Amino acid sequence: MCGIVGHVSTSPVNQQVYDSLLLLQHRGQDSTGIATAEGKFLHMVKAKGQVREAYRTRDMRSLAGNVGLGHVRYATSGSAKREDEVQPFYVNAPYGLVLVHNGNLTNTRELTDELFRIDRRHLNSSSDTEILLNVLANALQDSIHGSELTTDEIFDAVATLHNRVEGSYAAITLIAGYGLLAFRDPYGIRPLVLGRRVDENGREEWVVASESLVLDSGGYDIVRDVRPGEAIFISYAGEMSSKQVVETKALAPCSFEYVYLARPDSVLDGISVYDTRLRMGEKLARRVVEEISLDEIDVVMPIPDSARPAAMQLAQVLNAPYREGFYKNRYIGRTFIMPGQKVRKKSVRQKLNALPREFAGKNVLLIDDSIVRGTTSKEIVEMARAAGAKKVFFASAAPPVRYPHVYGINMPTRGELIASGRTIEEVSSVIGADKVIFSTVEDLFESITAGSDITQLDMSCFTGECVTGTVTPEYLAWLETNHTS
Ligand SMILES: O=P(O)(O)OC[C@H]1O[C@H](OP(=O)(O)OP(=O)(O)O)[C@H](O)[C@@H]1O
Ligand SMILES: NC(=O)CC[C@H](N)C(=O)O
Ligand SMILES: [Mg+2]
Repeated sequence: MCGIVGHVSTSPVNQQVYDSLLLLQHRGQDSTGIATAEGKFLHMVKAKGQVREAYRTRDMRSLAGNVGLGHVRYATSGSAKREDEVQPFYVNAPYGLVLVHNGNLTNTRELTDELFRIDRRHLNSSSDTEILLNVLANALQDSIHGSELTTDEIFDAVATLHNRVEGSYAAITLIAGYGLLAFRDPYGIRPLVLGRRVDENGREEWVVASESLVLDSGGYDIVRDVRPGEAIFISYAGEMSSKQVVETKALAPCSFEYVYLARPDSVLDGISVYDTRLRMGEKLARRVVEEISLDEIDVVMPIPDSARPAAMQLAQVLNAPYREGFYKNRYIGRTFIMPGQKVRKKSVRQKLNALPREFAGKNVLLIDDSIVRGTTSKEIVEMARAAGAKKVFFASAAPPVRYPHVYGINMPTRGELIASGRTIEEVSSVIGADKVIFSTVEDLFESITAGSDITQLDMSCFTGECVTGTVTPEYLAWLETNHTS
């Protein structure tokens, strides 16, 4: 996952994009970039690191114009370290295009070959986003017939792109001199929501963003989630048009957004992330009572931050005391999306510290939203014991992550997943807990979809079944040996 946002405003947009990116920081910490359009000119600033450190006053001044987009990156293709893979990507023809992308393409090898051999396009990085932009540029070039670009031609180009590209992509593009284009893959795997507000003169302003909290904060009304296979074009003048450019194959949003990636105050595809996490806690409570006698649990504790809603609800259902035994250093980011295992491991210790008063002589039930590589849980169990805990039980509100995720979460190798090839008892012994309890795939599915029309989710990292149906064992094997980030 990455965070993407696009604004079409009636006033300079630079600060608005910056503010939106700050709100999306939890989706990517590797690098960030902003591009704006001013007439026929595009301005762009990109930097490694987080939003607050990345932009100087002179950068912000250079980002002139009322239309703009931005990105925070969590690398899934190529490498988090490489400067030339920082988004947005730019191509100068047709017209001048910049693009930001959240997701991960799964046919990059074929597209790289075709783009070079057939379309004669040069790719200068290992980023799948550069591929996506070149496929779009090529399609747009082919769809233009007259001297002025029309909305139909733009929509035709997106349809061509959908037919060529496989994997997950929510994307936003600036077309110099024309406007802002947004589209979502035909399975709707990664989120994208459209918002609208009116300025003091009654003129419309638009935003498209990965998460609805951006709309809340900017005072926009939610128009709707961009539909799978739909394209939306907003002109510089603020005229919005949309078209279902290819058939929706399914609406199968990524379940991991609800488990961990998205902020709890966001609503994705009509489903509240916070409510989902409460339901996950409620269902996990039922699993816990099947495994542990309630007399054995002195206290329930969340692993900050993402586990808090689930842990609160679980404690309430069990009628057990809820305490915060780990103090969090607010200046350390999210550890799971940091690049490299060494940094992740060190950061867990820097981020969380145990308060001995809450642990001494107690049997503690620790709750996390998920156990993926086991980096957090292993350190945390050790810290709880060092702080004097008698027994340490560990429950995960998500089922075991046993399979790679190819749609925008950087866990492509099975070997790094603690639950892959291990029984629950083995996981428990690796992380050093007295008992580990996992939620189930059914519980997670019901927690997310309760009360919604959604009937399908991408749950590939829990089940091994990829919704697009194009992910082959050969591709997964290639990914295992070739991923670098
Ligand atoms: O098993 P692991 O590989 O350690 O991954 C899972 C952990 O990583 C995430 O926390 P993170 O610190 O990234 O963010 P948070 O503060 O939002 O919980 C997640 O909430 C789990 O705690
Ligand atoms: N997490 C994402 O959405 C990543 C986008 C893109 N694949 C990149 O690596 O930059
Ligand atoms: Mg966490």
